[in-house]
Amino acid sequence: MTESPIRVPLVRLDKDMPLPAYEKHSDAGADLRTAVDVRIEPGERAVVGTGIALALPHGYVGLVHPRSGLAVKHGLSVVNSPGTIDAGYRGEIKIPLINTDAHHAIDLKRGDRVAQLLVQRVETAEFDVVDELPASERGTGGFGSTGGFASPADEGSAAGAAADGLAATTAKAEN
Ligand SMILES: O=c1ccn([C@H]2C[C@H](O)[C@@H](COP(=O)(O)OP(=O)(O)OP(=O)(O)O)O2)c(=O)[nH]1
Ligand SMILES: [Mg+2]
Repeated sequence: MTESPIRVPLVRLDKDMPLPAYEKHSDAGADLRTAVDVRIEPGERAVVGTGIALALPHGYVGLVHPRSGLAVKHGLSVVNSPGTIDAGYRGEIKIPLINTDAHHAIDLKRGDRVAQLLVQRVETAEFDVVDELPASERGTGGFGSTGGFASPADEGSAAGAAADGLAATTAKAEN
């Protein structure tokens, strides 16, 4: 990395837990560890503590992403991926995990690296109410409007009907 890292105050709520760390010099994410042993049954969720609290600088956000290896090998993911750690949050960082595997439980041990934290600059917006939005190439098209996705197994599904309805949405104020 060319820029020097930002300094982020960190409190060890659980003194024996290793600190979040970047495994390789230019990794985007610092791995987060579960502070507890937990078994997550197929399709079930578990919120695990990390034993750390941060004070991210104003203008930054922490994003809790899954780790791809655990996702591919075991189906472990983050329910709210990516989790949002607000700059003003001073509580313990917790990770809502989910076992997406249909058949096998996942056993996690205290100290296992279960997710990763990305620290990024973030903009905030002021929302200006207008009657009509400026025209754009995309317009109101979304949710597959450009094609390129597989047909639903069941063409008459509720999801398919909902997607069809999206084409009718408009960006004009109604009054
Ligand atoms: O994966 C996560 C997501 C959130 N948080 C903490 C930090 C974050 O700043 C706070 C609130 O998160 P979020 O805004 O996503 O949740 P909410 O449901 O909107 O709660 P709130 O009403 O407190 O904002 O919870 C975590 O520890 N881990
Ligand atoms: Mg919130």
